[in-house]
Amino acid sequence: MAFYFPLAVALVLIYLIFYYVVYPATISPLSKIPSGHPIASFLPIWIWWKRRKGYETRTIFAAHQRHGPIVRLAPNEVSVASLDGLRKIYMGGFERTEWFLQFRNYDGTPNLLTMLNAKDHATRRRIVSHGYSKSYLLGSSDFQQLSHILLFERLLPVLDDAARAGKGIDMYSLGCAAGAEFMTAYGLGSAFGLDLMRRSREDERRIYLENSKKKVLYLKGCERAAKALEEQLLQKCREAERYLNSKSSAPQDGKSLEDEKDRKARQIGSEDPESTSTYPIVYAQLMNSIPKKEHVTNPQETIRLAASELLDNTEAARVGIGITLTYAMHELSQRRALQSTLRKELTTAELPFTYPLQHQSLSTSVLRKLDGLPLLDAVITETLRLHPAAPGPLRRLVPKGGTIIEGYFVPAGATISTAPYCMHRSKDVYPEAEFWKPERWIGTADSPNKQLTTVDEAGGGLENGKAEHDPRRWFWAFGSGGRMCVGNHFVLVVLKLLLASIYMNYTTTVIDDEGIEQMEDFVAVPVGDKLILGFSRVAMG
Ligand code: HEM
Repeated sequence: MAFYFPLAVALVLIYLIFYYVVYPATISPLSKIPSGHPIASFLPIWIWWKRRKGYETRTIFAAHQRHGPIVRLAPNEVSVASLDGLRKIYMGGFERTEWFLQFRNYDGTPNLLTMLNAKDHATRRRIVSHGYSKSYLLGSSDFQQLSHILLFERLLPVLDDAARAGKGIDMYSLGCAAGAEFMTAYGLGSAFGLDLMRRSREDERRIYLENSKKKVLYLKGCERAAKALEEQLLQKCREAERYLNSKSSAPQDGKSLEDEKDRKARQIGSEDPESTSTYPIVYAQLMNSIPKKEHVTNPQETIRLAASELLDNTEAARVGIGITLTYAMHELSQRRALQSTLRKELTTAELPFTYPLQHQSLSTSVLRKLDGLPLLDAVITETLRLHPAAPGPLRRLVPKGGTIIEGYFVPAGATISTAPYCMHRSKDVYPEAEFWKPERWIGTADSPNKQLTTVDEAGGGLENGKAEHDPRRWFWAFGSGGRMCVGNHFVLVVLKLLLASIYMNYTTTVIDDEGIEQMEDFVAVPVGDKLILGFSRVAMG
């Protein structure tokens, strides 16, 4: 017996050495791929530690700079930064990894971001994407109406007060509030969306943003904060539900949502503010289609599924629009001449953004014109390139049969990813990549009406560019393929509305930008959680 024990220990040791050292370092197909760190071939602790310390993205980028477009991060994990990688991984339909399950809401209720199964995902994507398509958004009178309310009745009065009083504004918190308000007003109707930007809503804004921050950064009290946000949104869904039920002839399917004449006729003459609400576009779409397409029979379960989807969309809008607006305005605030050029572009196009504005004047043709302005588009594109809201690796699982990328075989079951940060910092594609230079995008579109950020509805924009180093092909702030950001058109049109209405009326300067550098989480918020800007009124000529 005493003889067998050491033998057993020796065998276990040999097995462990083989399994953890010899196999991953010399036999595994991944052993041919350059390692980001010597220990990465044996243990996942190197990248795990960097992740924990908040340096993951920069660490991966540095590894690519040392070793080229494909790098091993851990025994079973690989990072790729090349067009070949994007094509094979993201256009090839590789599934998301379980890492994404952390974004489920309501005790594990799924949403588009967390649906790992391809069939479920495709069904939900078809339900959601129509309302977020560019053509739907630009043509929607509901969107025009709510934009008018949010810009001219909520945001601009606050900026105007600050300009008159010579007080600074925290543009990061106001930008986050704007993102969340636009999203909930669009998704749930203007009467049922969040109300955070207006004068005298500072406390609600602070509480909402504190809860959001705790939830996203897993700070102390994050679970309670997450529950508060869930309950708040569920409540708003119930209000939207009552509104829909009160409209007996409410549209029954996605197409008839566009039939707004009927609805407008029903609203005329009513004194009730809720009856003049814009239509809850996304909520109605989800409630109409989930029972039919996903075979959910319990109405309460349907509301939970709709709420989970809308909560995820709202958080994405809050941080995505908040972060992008913050960095665009931070850069513009340091360039007065560029602000003037942007204002000239807006005035030359005769866009109705001068505050105060007496009548609702946003229309499809105004939105189309706005969408086609080259400098405004370049400012946003360059901000999304240098300061992407989600810069980190978008993890996928290599499917059965494995794949060959950059000449290396990557076996099934390995985790593989590309990070927008790495794509956007390629020096071959973007000279002086670490500098914010919107002019790099001017004149590179195929035609004046084709925006740089335009990606077709199937995420095929990447393939549109011709040259290998065409900057548009490497622009990857929204991902690509069947799982690319479904809200990308929404984000771009809202950012254009916000920047146009701000810079048409004000010049901005930096008052306090301490901690403006981005954190390295899945969403990269400013470290200091603020950006204080000064506003002064532009003299109208
Ligand atoms: C600047 C703002 C935003 C950025 C940079 C951004 C970025 C991204 C990225 C990179 C992905 C792809 C994730 C992956 O491939 O695994 C994604 C997915 C997604 N985004 Fe966004 N996003 C933004 C705003 C929004 C907004 C406002 C919405 C609201 C509709 C939204 C909804 C989604 C959804 C639902 C997905 C999952 C899509 C799917 O699985 O089919 N995002 N986003």
